[in-house]
Amino acid sequence: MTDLDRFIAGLPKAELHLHIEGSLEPELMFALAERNQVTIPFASVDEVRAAYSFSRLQDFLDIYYQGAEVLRTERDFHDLATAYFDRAAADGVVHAEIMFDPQTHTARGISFDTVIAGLLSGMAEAEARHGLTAKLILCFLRHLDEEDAFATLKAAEPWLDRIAAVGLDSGELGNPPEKFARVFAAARAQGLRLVAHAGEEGPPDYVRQALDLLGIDRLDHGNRSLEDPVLTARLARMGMTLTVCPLSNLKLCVVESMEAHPIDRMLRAGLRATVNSDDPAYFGGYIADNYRAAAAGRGLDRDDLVALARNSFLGSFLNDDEVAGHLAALDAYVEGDAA
Ligand SMILES: Nc1ncnc2[nH]cnc12
Ligand SMILES: [Zn+2]
Repeated sequence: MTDLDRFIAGLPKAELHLHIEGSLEPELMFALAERNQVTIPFASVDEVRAAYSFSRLQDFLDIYYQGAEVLRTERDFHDLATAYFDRAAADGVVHAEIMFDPQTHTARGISFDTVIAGLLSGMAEAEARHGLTAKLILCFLRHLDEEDAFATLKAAEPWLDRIAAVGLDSGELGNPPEKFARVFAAARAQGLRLVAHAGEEGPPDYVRQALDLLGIDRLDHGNRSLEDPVLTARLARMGMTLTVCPLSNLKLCVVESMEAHPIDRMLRAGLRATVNSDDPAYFGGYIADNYRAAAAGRGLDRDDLVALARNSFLGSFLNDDEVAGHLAALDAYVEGDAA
């Protein structure tokens, strides 16, 4: 392990873009398939990993929704969550805002309550075990219609005090943010914060729609915003947080190589960029791997890495006192490391 690797692993950070279903490692997939007597179309863990080769977002989504079929019981969601939190804590994550896709499960007859109860008990265990705090982001699947999203928001009603935000994920092209303007307004009226995937594969106009028609508080990915200098300047001016996912971008061919990743261009443009893992079981790395890959590919220095970690707290949905506490701990870590 190099000095920089060690520095990255110990750097206190928040993870703001993580799909819990995307943290399902092949080993756990097999264990849950066996526990629940579900057949999966793979003979071995190696065969599963070999199938993880994607040339665009939809290739990944097809296999990701298939993988989620092994998740059946509250205990499954609990085990999925604790496996992620254990791994994240080892990477210096002290706070995580995790997304879940209820429609992937309710469409298979698994109740919303089963899913969220398992995730919440996993979150409680992570806090007890690691002191790692977490919040939940309920994502609507954008390939489905707005009516289905409204039904999901309705199912969430008894749990609204345990949900920080709603988000928008799944296939972006052909499913613009405008399709979900009313359900986002309803979520806002119920006191939820708003995030959306935009500008991952979709054009800058989808990012503009996410700002103007959804009123998002945070932008997931946002890479293609850089194609539009006026939009880039607007995002910088408004202090919008971008939850960028370097290894995801590489695996889904959003960038040609890590050497071509725009993470440093984002920072230089004044954007509040953060680094996250998206779907770590599918994209070959957890959050520290993403920091390391971005640092190696783009020659990021310690100041850049600290800026990214700082942005992760500033862009979180923690309150001001909590953010200040995390920033003080981050400063202490950097000073201690320099000493
Ligand atoms: N990177 C991604 N983009 C859109 N939807 C997703 N669901 C899980 N990961 C996703
Ligand atoms: Zn994502």
